[in-house]
Amino acid sequence: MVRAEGLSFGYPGRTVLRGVDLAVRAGELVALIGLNGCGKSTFLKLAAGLLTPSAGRVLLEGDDVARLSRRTAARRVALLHQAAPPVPGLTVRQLVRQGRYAARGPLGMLREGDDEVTSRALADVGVTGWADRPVDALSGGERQRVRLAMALAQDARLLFLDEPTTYLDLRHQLEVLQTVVRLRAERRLTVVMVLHDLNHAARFADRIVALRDGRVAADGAPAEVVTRRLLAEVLGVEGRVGIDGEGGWPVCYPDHPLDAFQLLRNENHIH
Ligand SMILES: Nc1ncnc2c1ncn2[C@@H]1O[C@H](COP(=O)(O)OP(=O)(O)OP(=O)(O)O)[C@@H](O)[C@H]1O
Repeated sequence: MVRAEGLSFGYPGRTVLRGVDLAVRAGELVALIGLNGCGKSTFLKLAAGLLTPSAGRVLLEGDDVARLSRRTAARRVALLHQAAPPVPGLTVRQLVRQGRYAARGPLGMLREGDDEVTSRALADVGVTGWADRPVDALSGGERQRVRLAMALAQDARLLFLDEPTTYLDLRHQLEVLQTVVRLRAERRLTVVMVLHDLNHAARFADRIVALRDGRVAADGAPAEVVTRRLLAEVLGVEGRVGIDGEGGWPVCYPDHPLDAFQLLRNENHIH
């Protein structure tokens, strides 16, 4: 469904990704983890065709995303990314309806069914009651859920979610993650999401991919990947890992951040 081959990218003066190879199968739910600034958002933007790689490529359903028109790419993949501030006065329904861009004709006219898909996306995230409220009058967490509805309104088979639980209280974090899991099953979506909470990644994802120093440092099922070593070498944290008694997934108990000397020692273990 998504295949990154030798994907490299840098901003001026800063290399971010160094030859990332990653294949995501149809229907998978993959969590992308790693330290701040390690390139997770950049990876999603490259995979959605919003940035152009300096080397390598990303195939979406077999086609190089860089060669797809903006509209074709948007029909295949919806990306919820770190948002710009909302346009003043824009209502929730108007914003979510913008997710229908991909389905519109060349003149940008709304098509039959757009209202229905928009209403369904609002309902999926449980924000129907806010449809007529201005987005700039919502709290950070409320906006985050509206932005998820906007991504869902795009009705793409591939969903890239960049920190979908940011700003959300614990209850709504769980609600959003469970919604993603449910929609993945109901609509046969393929999902790649950046998460900072390793326990959420371990519980909700089929697979965890960890980035470090512009490369894939770990890739596998949560039970294989979530180890003390991952905590130390990828996330720079000393901690313990147990198993959830009921669910059977790994659970991390972070103790403290590693100091610079310990991190340096770990670097020698990384290949
Ligand atoms: N537009 C930009 N111009 C220059 N450098 C950038 C730009 N966007 C990101 N970077 C840099 O590229 C690196 C990777 O950024 P990216 O946003 O992909 O990281 P991330 O892993 O998603 O981080 P976070 O967990 O903090 O969201 C960072 O060092 C960042 O400062």
